[in-house]
Amino acid sequence: MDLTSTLAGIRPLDADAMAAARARQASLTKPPGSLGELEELGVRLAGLAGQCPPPVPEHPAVAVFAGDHGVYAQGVTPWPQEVTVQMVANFLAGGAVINVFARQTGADVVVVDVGVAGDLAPHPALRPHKVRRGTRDLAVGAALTRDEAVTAIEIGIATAIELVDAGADCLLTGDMGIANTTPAAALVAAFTRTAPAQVTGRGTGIDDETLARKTAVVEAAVGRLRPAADPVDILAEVGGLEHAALAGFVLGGALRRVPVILDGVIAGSGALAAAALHADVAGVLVAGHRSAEPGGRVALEHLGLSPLLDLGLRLGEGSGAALAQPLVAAAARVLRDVATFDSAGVANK
Ligand SMILES: O=C(O)c1ccc[n+]([C@@H]2O[C@H](COP(=O)([O-])O)[C@@H](O)[C@H]2O)c1
Ligand SMILES: Cc1cc2nc[nH]c2cc1C
Repeated sequence: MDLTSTLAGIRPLDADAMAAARARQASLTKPPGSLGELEELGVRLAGLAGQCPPPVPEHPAVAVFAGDHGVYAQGVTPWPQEVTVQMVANFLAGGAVINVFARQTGADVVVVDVGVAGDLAPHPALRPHKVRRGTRDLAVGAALTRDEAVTAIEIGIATAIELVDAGADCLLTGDMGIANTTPAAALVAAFTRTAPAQVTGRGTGIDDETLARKTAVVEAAVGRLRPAADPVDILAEVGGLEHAALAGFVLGGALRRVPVILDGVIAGSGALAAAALHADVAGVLVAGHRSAEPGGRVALEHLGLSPLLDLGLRLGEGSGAALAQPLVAAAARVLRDVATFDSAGVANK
């Protein structure tokens, strides 16, 4: 499905189903509001599904979008670039943190190569969709052409649709890409109009000198953006292939009306692009956790999302989304399974 038709097909949350869910929350055997944010999450799940109670998501799927970055040349990360391709092999072999967390929650894991510099052998869980071998260096010019950015967005849309059509009822964002917290910071700065120094963080772990260099790179990149730049221009100029694909993945989830659980700052930056492309996207989003990366927090605030977990995670891969997924299922399960005051014979106040 192309980007234009996808945007044309996205609808707002169903207000009637949400009203029914709010009324049902009030009838369940618990003091009103006692399940905190899980209550409004359940209401949103009802709005998304267009029915109350909403279906309980039981078949989560994680898509790990992987890519490399020309800005690696600026010395913005301490890790060798080959770690991207090596970690993708680790995901496919089932040995990474995301595989362990996904097994715990019963989620499938697919890896989408949207721009890894190195070569990958075919594997049933690998979607080979290299747009190019890494982006151009965003410190000196546009990371991507507009066409490349749209191609990556459409890969993300197609991935979401493929997973949902194969039975997934909840989509989890994952990412892998050495240096990808630099474009993530630039995207967050651009979409939220926040100073780069406030959204640029230490990524996988950098010293003060490297952080200063990384911040200067983000400032230079964002400083090039024209006031008239649209969300695709912004993704192309200062973003990355996995960021653009994640934006598309969110749009595909919104089109298919399944919850999309965001992981950290890379997912947050892609979700900002998706929300800038379509106003009804925010309803589909669930913030799995608050990343330790400052841009992650700023992205969630801009999207009006409060994170389910706040564990100081800064791994990526989809790890925080996988940990949060059982909470999303619990929010739906409450609306389906908890007894009402009437049915249980409990006195209401
Ligand atoms: O998800 C996050 O918020 C997050 C925060 C810090 C680092 N990461 C991961 O670390 C890698 C990028 O870090 P860096 O320092 O190389 O830019 C990339 O593979 C991300 O998945 C992810
Ligand atoms: C080892 C390693 C694993 C990762 N997973 C996501 N980003 C990562 C970055 C590194 C360096």
